[in-house]
Amino acid sequence: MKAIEEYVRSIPDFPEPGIIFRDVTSILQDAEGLHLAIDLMQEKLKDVEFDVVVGPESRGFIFGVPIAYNLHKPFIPIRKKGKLPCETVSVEYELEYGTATIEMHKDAIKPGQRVVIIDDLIATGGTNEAMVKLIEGLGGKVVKTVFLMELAGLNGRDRLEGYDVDAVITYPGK
Ligand SMILES: O=P(O)(O)OC[C@H]1O[C@H](OP(=O)(O)OP(=O)(O)O)[C@H](O)[C@@H]1O
Ligand SMILES: Nc1ncnc2[nH]cnc12
Repeated sequence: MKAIEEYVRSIPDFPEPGIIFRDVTSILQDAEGLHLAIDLMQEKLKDVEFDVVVGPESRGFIFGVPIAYNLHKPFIPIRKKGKLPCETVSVEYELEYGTATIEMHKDAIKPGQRVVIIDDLIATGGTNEAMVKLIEGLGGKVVKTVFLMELAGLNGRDRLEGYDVDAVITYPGK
């Protein structure tokens, strides 16, 4: 059996010079790779009590939905600005260059609900920090975040101090 790391394709200088892009499509296009990724992420939740899974557009959807489905929990999408049709809460956050805005439906999370965040990768941690703001703004409690990959050299965890953050694969650099 191949290790999960072997399914990740790494592309130097994409989308810009100096970035090593950790591609999940090479995992998804292999049936064994897809199973392994979902199983290993789900394993991180085996002792966690929670009510809902939240995942960000778009790669958070890919991994969040099967985990929510397997564990019989609802899935709440966080989307990029302007995509959700009902009343939303939104937060602007910093990208490596410029800013972005993400949104969630206002009625998606009820006060007191225990939330697990699922995403493919943590780089600077900006996306995760923004998601935590949205969830907590609605009264939810973020009990754990599970990533498939962590770029430890970017110190994204520093922005998530006090939160339970876990990753299946840790790359030491950026
Ligand atoms: O830790 P950060 O520095 O915030 O970066 C990590 C985020 O960036 C990527 O998503 P992206 O916004 O590129 O959107 P995509 O999933 O639609 O490609 C990735 O899927 C994470 O959500
Ligand atoms: N190095 C990287 N590879 C894949 N997705 C990313 N999102 C932010 N940084 C990334």
